Amino acid sequence: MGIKIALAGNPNAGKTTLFNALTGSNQFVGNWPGVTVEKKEGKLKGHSDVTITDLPGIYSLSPYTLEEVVARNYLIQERPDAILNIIDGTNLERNLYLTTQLVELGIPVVAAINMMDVVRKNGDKINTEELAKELGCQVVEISALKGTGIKEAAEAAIQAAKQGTPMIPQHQFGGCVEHAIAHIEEAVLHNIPEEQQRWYAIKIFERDEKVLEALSISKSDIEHIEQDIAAAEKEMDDDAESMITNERYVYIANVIKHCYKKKNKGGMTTSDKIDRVVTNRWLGLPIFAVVMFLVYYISMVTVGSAATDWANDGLFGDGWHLLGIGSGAYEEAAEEYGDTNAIIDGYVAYLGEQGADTAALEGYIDPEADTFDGEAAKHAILEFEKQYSADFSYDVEDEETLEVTTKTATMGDLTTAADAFAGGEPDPAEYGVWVPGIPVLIEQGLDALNCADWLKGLILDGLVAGVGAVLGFVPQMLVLFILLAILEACGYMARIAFVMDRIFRKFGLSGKSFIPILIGTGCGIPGIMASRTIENERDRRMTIMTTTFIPCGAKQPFIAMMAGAIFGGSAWIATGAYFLGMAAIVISGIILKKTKMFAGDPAPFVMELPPYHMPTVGNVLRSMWERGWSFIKKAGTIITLSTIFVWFTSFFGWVDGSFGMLTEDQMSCSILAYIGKGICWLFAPLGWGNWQATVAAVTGLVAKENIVATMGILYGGDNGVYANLAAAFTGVAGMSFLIFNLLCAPCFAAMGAIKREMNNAKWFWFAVGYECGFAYAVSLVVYQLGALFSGNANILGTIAAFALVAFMIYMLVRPYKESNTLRTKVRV
Ligand SMILES: Nc1nc2c(ncn2[C@@H]2O[C@H](COP(=O)(O)OP(=O)(O)OP(=O)(O)O)[C@@H](O)[C@H]2O)c(=O)[nH]1
Ligand SMILES: [Mg+2]
Repeated sequence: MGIKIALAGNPNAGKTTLFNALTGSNQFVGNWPGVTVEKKEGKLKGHSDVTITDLPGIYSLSPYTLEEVVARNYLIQERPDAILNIIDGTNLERNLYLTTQLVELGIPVVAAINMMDVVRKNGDKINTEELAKELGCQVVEISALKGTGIKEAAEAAIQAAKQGTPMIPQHQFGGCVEHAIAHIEEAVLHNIPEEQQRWYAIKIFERDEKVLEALSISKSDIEHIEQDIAAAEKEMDDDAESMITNERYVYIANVIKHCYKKKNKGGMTTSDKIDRVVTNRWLGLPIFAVVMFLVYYISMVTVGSAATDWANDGLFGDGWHLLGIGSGAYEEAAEEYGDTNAIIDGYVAYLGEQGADTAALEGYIDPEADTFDGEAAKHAILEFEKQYSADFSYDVEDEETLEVTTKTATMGDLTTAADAFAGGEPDPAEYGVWVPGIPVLIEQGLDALNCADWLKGLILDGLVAGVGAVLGFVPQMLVLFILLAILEACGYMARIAFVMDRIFRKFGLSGKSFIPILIGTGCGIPGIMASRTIENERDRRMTIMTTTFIPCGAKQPFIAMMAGAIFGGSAWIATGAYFLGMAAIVISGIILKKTKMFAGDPAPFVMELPPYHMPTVGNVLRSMWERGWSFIKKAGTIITLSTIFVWFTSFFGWVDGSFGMLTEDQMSCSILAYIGKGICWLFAPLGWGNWQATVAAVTGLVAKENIVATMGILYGGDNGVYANLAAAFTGVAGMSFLIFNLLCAPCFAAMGAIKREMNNAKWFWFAVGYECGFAYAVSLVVYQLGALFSGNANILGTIAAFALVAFMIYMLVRPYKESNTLRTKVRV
């Protein structure tokens, strides 16, 4: 039998930091209370028989929120062999409140005073020997962050577990309380082990419903006990629960007086000073807006997008110059050569109009043809020039926007072009060290192996195109994750929740709903899980339902793609997506709060603001890596499978009654097309009732990154994805498609998280239905009204759009009666 040690303590005391240090795990650490919401197990390094469990932070053993229930249930039901109680040394008084309860559980406890580095820096003194005597358990000093004393703490816990002698609580309550507790033990607890009796008795005294339920005490016994409790209450003129709480605090105050010396009493700390500005009533929000703008500007527009361009065009494109050396010169040359081609093409077209026979020349200039020959082309052009010499027009396509502009060329231009063409296409390898892109390498490899066409198609058009499109966004994501991790680690995130609380409260939401939303910008799943810190069950459900409206990391690639293909790469699209997500959350909040299901005032905001501190490189990198890795892992598993599926179903189908592999222009006969055509009518009112878009949206339910991967396959082809997309979507239809995919139900994994957190099938379906319905309604309104203004109105659609707008306005402004009549349970 191995030894089980639980890490218990207040939120933000450093349990997970210690857990990571002791077990070598990579659990998420952040500077705000309530980071860990689920228990995590790991083996102590060097001791394969010792299991350490990291628990969510708790303030007491009377749970109010879900993550507190997780912690308490673990302690009282699984009964670890020892508890390592992590105490934040800068906040002794509040932390010891939990300690007084832990020592009553009848499990050996070792108290580890954490954050000793800060305590020492502040010049405060803790007398651990005296503290150990007062508490009746061993006390050690540690710094989980710096790694000092942690081995000793773990050893002490192992020793305590091996000896197995339960604690003898040093603290005694007042006479009448002890009297009642003794009675309770005798009356109903004699058949549970002796060392556990005291804790249960105190809980019964406090009338803890869950404990009473768990012990299934008979009615007559409860009545009997109730007499004792009532007598004590009468004597002290207070209710039982408050009596226990008060006595604990009186006791702790006494302990602190003996064991703790603070250097600076009162006075403002640096954190307080920063907070006066950052959480200021007027400045708080603008500062937040600027910070978030910077985060997205750096990750999406500058650093991140440069890296993503490299990944998309270089690593997963044709190739790249090592260290970027030679890139500029090569690009200039390549562009010139591109113009050369355009001019020659234009001339050939002109010759055709003039009735000249250009067959031979076309053979010389077609790079695919065997007759391709730059010199011969030049000669032919010079020959033609003698006969056909007039200015002619030619088309150039912008590489980024694919916009086509028509220009005019003179004979001089043509001669220069012919010369350049004879010189041949610039070779990137001549300008620097050229590293070919992955698809190029793979293609070469497959050609060398004489690979079958279908397999080559699967690998290049399916796997590499799909997965590469997603992986290309990894650099951008990593930059975003680093910046978010820094904000989390330094403590600013906790302030944002505080600032947002003032605003959210006006709409009937709690600022605590904002933390899940913030986390949701990385990934919806931890966002949904973070809702566990919300006490009020209705607010919690509402937060779960609306958190995924905010664009998560996986939606970024698709947003970037639509912005690039249809909206000229405007940075407003990505920023707008966040505003839209926030607006959807606030509007849903107002609407839902007015229904019976969600009515009630939001719980008061009780999150404490932890002191700021410098983020450590390790923590920031760990958090970036954790999130980035899950992005990459998804690309490696579920997205690979989906792209294989999409590739197969889109490149195979029935042409003229026989089943087989299709060419690119036969894709509308594919299996996927049949499926898409079956359901695409559903989306016709939203402006994109074609099978390709429908299929992309559906594969987005598997993983949002799939939208890009699927579009990459379905809209691939001659002109490139962006041009094909631009041709397939009008501006409003593109907008409507974007909005629908932003707001509709999240990916399967996140839906799974919703299901787990709702813990109820009815609520799960309600959440998914609401999200999809809301997305459908907003997209419909946007598309139909857009069509109306651009003069393509559809009568039925317009009526439906106006009806929906009217309904939403009604839901937003209708009076809010229930708030005074329904009570909610709040933590005091
Ligand atoms: N200065 C200092 N900071 C620490 C120490 N230990 C942890 N921290 C910081 O305290 C913050 C909270 O750490 P976590 O390990 O997430 O705390 P937790 O107890 O797991 O918190 P919950 O999961 O919310 O209950 C992080 O920002 C840590 O970097 C320490 O010994 N010294
Ligand atoms: Mg934690």
